[in-house]
Amino acid sequence: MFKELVEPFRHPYPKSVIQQQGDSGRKKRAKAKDWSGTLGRLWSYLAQRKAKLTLVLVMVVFSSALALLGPYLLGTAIDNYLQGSGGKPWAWFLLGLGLIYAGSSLTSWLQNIWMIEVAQETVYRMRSDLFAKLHALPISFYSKRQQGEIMSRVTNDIENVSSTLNSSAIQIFSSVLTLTGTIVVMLYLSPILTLLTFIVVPLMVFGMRWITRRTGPLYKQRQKDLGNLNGYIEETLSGQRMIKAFSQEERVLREFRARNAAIRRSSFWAQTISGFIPKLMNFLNNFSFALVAGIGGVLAIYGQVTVGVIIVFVEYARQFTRPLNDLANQWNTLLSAIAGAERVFEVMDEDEEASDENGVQPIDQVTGKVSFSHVYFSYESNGDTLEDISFTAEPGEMIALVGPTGAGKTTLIQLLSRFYEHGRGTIAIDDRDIAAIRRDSLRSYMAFVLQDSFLFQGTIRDNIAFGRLDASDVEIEEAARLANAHSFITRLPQGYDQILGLGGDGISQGQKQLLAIARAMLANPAILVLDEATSSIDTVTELKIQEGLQRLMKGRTSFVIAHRLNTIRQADKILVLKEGQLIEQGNHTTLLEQGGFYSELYYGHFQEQDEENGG
Ligand SMILES: Nc1ncnc2c1ncn2[C@@H]1O[C@H](COP(=O)(O)OP(=O)(O)OP(=O)(O)O)[C@@H](O)[C@H]1O
Repeated sequence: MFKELVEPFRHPYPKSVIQQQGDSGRKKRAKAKDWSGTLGRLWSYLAQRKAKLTLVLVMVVFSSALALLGPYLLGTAIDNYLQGSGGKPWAWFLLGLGLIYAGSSLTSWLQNIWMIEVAQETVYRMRSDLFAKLHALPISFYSKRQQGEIMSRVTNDIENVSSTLNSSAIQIFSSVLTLTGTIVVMLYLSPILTLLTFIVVPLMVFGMRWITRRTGPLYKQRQKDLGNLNGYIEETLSGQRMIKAFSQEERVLREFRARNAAIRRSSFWAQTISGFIPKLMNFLNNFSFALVAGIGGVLAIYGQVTVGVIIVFVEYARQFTRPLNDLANQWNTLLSAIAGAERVFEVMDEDEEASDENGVQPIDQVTGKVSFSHVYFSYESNGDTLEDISFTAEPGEMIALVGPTGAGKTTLIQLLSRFYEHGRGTIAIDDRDIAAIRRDSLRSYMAFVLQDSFLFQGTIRDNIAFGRLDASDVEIEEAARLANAHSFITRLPQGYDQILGLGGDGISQGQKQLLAIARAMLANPAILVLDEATSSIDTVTELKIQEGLQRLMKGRTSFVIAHRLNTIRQADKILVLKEGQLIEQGNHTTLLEQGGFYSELYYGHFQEQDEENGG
């Protein structure tokens, strides 16, 4: 039925957000097929805080330079001491070293807190853009995906980007800088010892590449598995009642275990293989350490280098491999964050609802005339779901849509509200082609009362006010009275301030429908779409609903997906759909006289209802 329809009474989010997104959404962006592309797009977010980022980079340069200076000073001090320069300079060296290490701590602290600010700002923007994008996407996007999987992109994937930006990104930059600086000073002090230190580098690079080539896809797989699991959890939590009702707990648990195991597998391999990196680095590190100490000692005996230089090299050898180690470690985190960012950008690259540009105007006044002229539509490329539909609904008329399941009743309504764009033919409201009317303007003249109208977590008052956000309390109450909802609301302990659980938990099915009617009443639309309830509701509530609906429909053009003969009989026009075609149209009497499909339906199905109702 209408499961996937979101009632588009008004934008529930500030226009500015939608507007912003609309503007940026129009810019053509490259698809994030490759990591460098993804990094480039991440950079476009980071670059919005250029000044802070520059400060961070300056601090990184300082702290890297100070990290280089420390060992150098130590080596010089040792050489001076061995040459017997006396005790006094030691105090100065100690003071100098103290200042250097204190400066190094201060600069890295500053670099950290500023980077956190930049990172948080970046993910704040990404999250906002993604959320706005999610609300600019067409209904078809949601019908193809699990909600939890989409949620996972907004939460997990963005969180991944956030934590990486917080720590890894700067660490990588700092490592590259320290590495370069170390190499330059090492070459300056002793090219031979530098060469010795370098012997392990090809092994490190080769080892790292071998490992990261394997971990990259594994991290990507892990993010995907995580999304799958989240999607499943979300689905099973919201479908709790159905699962219990059909005793499907075992099957759900089995499926969950399978998805959970998939994450365990991908995480296990990703972490096991990447966990090998520090071990390999450590081994190579110690190896280079031994080489420098051993061969350096021999060189010192022959007077080629001083003891101070060996000490500097031993320190640098550590300092040299540490950033390499860090790089290897952070690289994995970075890979996982890029995988996350890629999934976020994937959604951002989805096609939005076709843009409202090119002469599309809002509409001022709507009397409610609706006409379809030779309209065709198909969801996929395999055949038409609706074929050559033509009819006219005059303002204030009640149109009943009837036909077997899958005939296309819901689809027809979805085209009218432009949840989907039709193919050939013209749909017009007040003789204006809806393709030339701005979508939000068009939808503001329509309201929906669905079988399972969505109620948000919040007060009853807010849920009714969703029909018109600027409505006063008096107007809300008035709408509730007309909808026959007032009396049940006032019987609730908190009345209009009663908080409803997610999806309207806490009130009955019938009461939810009364609230949906009140909400539509408040929206005061010219065109109304009703999906008549098929589930049975107690007679008293049913009568209240019918009465509320009668009031709501008065003076508005109403499209009712009708299941009750009473409703169908009252209709000014009945549209009989079968396999996507409008095979008959007219009122109850004329259609019965025709003796076609409608009369078959009537005598085969509806007549029983008629007799039950004493008709
Ligand atoms: N999102 C979708 N993607 C692809 N096909 C769809 C989609 N929604 C509906 N269909 C198909 O389009 C056809 C018409 O569906 P529609 O929901 O309009 O029928 P309906 O008359 O409202 O049925 P019911 O009375 O059961 O709600 C069906 O064959 C259905 O399978």
